[in-house]
Formats: sequence, structure tokens, C-alpha cells
Amino acid sequence: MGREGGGASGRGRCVAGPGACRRRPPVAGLGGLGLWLQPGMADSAQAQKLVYLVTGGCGFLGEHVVRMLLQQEPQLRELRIFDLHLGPWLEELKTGPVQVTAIQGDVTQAHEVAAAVAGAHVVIHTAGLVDVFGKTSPETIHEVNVQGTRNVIEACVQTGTRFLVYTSSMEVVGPNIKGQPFYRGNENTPYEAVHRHPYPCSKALAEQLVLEANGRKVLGGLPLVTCALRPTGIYGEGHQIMRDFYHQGLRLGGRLFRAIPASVEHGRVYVGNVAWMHVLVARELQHRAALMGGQVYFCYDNSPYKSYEDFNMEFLGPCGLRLVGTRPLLPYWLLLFLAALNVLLQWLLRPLLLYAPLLNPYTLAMANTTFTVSTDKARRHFGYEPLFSWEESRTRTIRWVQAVEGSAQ
Ligand SMILES: NC(=O)c1ccc[n+]([C@@H]2O[C@H](COP(=O)([O-])OP(=O)(O)OC[C@H]3O[C@@H](n4cnc5c(N)ncnc54)[C@H](O)[C@@H]3O)[C@@H](O)[C@H]2O)c1
Ligand SMILES: C[C@@H](CO)CCC[C@@H](C)[C@H]1CC[C@H]2[C@@H]3[C@H](O)C=C4C[C@@H](O)CC[C@]4(C)[C@H]3CC[C@]12C
Repeated sequence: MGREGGGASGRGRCVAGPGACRRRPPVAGLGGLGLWLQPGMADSAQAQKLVYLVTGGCGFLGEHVVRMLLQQEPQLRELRIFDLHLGPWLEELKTGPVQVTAIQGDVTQAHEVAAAVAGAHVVIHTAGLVDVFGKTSPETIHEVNVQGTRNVIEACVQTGTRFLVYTSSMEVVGPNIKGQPFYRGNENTPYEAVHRHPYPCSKALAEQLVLEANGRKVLGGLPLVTCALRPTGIYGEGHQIMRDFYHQGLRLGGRLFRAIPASVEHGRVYVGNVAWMHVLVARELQHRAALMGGQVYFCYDNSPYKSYEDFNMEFLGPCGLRLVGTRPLLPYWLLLFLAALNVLLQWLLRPLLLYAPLLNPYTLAMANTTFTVSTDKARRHFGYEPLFSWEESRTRTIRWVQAVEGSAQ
């Protein structure tokens, strides 16, 4: 089978700045948080021989990947979790049959990365700075997302690790700076991937590095096999932005005000399915290197196509919030003005405090531009089917928001 590339390749331009097998379903409910409980549920009948490293393993997605690996990867012998900030929840994982090694480290430090990678069979690189709110400088975003990824690749080459899965992003493709819609497109849909914001620029550069590294000889002479997963907007247990919207709604007396037309579709995917896709890709990359090496895959599931705000209401609605208005309450030009004002305020206040509201010109453009995917490439290449139905994903997320509510009282 030939390479699938072309259209939404994401090898776009940055115009500014440096820069199938379904196994046991995860067990629900961790202290009411809806996170998964049981560590080390790997099937003991199969040989446990592989060492996996998850960078960013304590982040929103990373934690789900870690728990999913422990539940769904029978070949796992040791799981290394590498993160700048280690979570206390890691302790509970250490009692299971799989050796869990927590490594506090920084991806920008090549020697720390190399030490963590040495001896690992597979690296899942999810660590990154996700910042579209101006909290971090463009230089730092570039350093962590691009140089950090370069360090991971070099560590694989130097230490002989052959399989690398990179968590990329839909933003590698778009929405682009022209705000052109990408309507239910796939990995081959033509689209002008041109970015200006530091975050998508950094993800695009990092993804390119990962894909170009496919086939490089690692220590021992065998080829490195890489691929990149591009989630759309991830939601689910632990999603900070959902939490922010929820608290904003509570502050506004249980209301959120519609700012985006209901007709603008924004792609969303459940975190459990994104984690499952990572586990499956990591496993199948070892058997289907010729087909999967150097490929990109959008992360998808059966979550409905909706606007960003309407989608959030699927969870926030049952938790008592209401979205006011069937149309945006403010005209777009006024929203844009407020977004620009926020940028000015952020700049003025910077010496005193960090002002980083959800609304800025970039987030407004993101939310206001249709970007949805419809693809079956992951199913065709490595048998991916979502592990969680939409109903399950929704229920789990609602339960988690309700627990956030409980803990806030
Ligand atoms: N959240 C989304 O909607 C989304 C969508 C598409 C892609 N992604 C990608 O998924 C990955 C994970 O995103 P997330 O939403 O879980 O973000 P997150 O911030 O929750 O997790 C990122 C993790 O990386 C760690 N990290 C940051 N800098 C590091 C460094 N220098 N060294 C080591 N670890 C470091 C953080 O401590 C954190 O635990 C990112 O690469 C992001 O670009 C996220
Ligand atoms: C104008 C506001 C009125 O309610 C709504 C602002 C919403 C924004 C804060 C979010 C809209 C789209 C989101 C992004 C998208 O889902 C995909 C992303 C890719 C990923 O790699 C990182 C997260 C994000 C950039 C995500 C961030 C939040 C939005 C911009």
C-alpha cells in the first residue's frame, strides 16, 4: 500500500514566531472523579516484556494514556512516566504487576530525556506546552514543543529505541490564519496549513521532525519507526478548559452566553478514545512498520459534530448550566474588539499579574471556524475502533463535572 499523504499533511508554513482488538473496558470511578481505578490490569497470560515511556504522563491526556496502557497492554513489563511535574496519583499505580517508574524531568534537557529513554522499546511523546492564552512566551513554547521533541528523537536514535508515537494536534493543519473551514475532512483533504500563533507553529514543526525521523538508523542499526496522532479538541475527565467554563457559568448565575454561531462545527474527541488510539498505534507500529511508519492519523470517535459551545453544553447542561441565546448575543466585530482589548490588558498587566482570559483573537478564530474530521484511516491501518461510545464518553464526562462541582462546594 502506498503512502497516504497530501492535503491535510500539516507540513504547512509558520508565518511568524520561532518560532483491533477490544479488550477489557477501563474500570470507572476514582474517588468520584470518574478516572480509572485499577492499576496494572495487564493480562498476565501474555509475556510481559516491553518497556514503554510516556512523556507528559501526568498531563490531562498523559494520565489517560498511562492508565490505558496499564489496563490494555498485556506486553507491558515496565512503564516509565516522565514529566516536569509528577502527580501524587502515581503512587497508587506502583502496587500493580507492571513496574511503574516515575521520572521527574524536563524534555528540554537532552541528558534527562536520554536517561529516561535508554532501554525503552516504545516512546509515547505527549509532553508539551499547550498554551493558546498567552501564559507562556513563544520562545518557551518553541523550546518545549520543538526542541523537546528533537531531544526525544535524538534520545531514541542514540539509545536504540525503535518506536516513537508523537501526540500532534489538529492545529498542525488548521484552522489556518485565513479562517478557512475544514468541513469533515480527512488526512488527505487539501487545506492551506498556514499558522501564525506559536502553539500551532510549534506543533507543526515538531510533527515534521517526528515524521522526517522515520527510517533513521538507531543504535544497533535498525530503523526508527515513527508516527503522529492529531487529536481534535480533547474533552473528558480532567479537562481544565471545561472546568474553567463550568466555573465561569457558576459565576454568571448558572448561565453562559452564546458567542459562536451554532452552525460552526468544532471537532471534539473523548480523551479515553485518544488514549486508546495511542495504545493501539504504539502496539501496531511494531507489527506494521512499513504501513504505519511516517504516517499521520487524526484522532476521532463518534462524538457529534457541534459548535464548541453547544458541545460543552452536552456536559454542562446536565450539571445545571444554561446557554443563553440561539444566536450570538454580541456581534462578531464586538467580540473581536473585546478579544483585542484582552490582549492589550494582558500586555499592560504583565508586570503585575498574569491576565490570561479564554477570549483572545486566536481562541475566537479557533472557535469561530469550522474544523471537523471524518476519516477511517486509523481503522484501515491498525484496526482502531473507539473504545468508548458517545453515550459512555458523555456520561463519564458529566460524572466528572459533577464531581468537580461537589469538590468546589
Ligand atoms: N488538550 C487538547 O485538546 C489537545 C488536542 C490536541 C493535541 N493535544 C496535545 O496533547 C498533548 C497533551 O496535552 P494535554 O492537553 O494533556 O496538556 P497538559 O498540559 O495537560 O499535559 C502536558 C504535560 O506535559 C508536561 N510538560 C510540559 N512541559 C514539559 C517539559 N518541559 N518537560 C516534561 N514535561 C513537560 C506537563 O507537566 C503536563 O503534565 C500535547 O502535546 C498537546 O499538544 C492536546
Ligand atoms: C469565544 C469563546 C466564547 O465562549 C469561546 C472560546 C473557546 C476557546 C477557548 C476554545 C475553542 C477551541 C479550543 C481549542 C481546540 O479545541 C483545539 C485545541 C487543539 C489542542 O492542540 C490544544 C487545545 C486547543 C487549542 C483548544 C483550546 C481552547 C479553544 C481555543
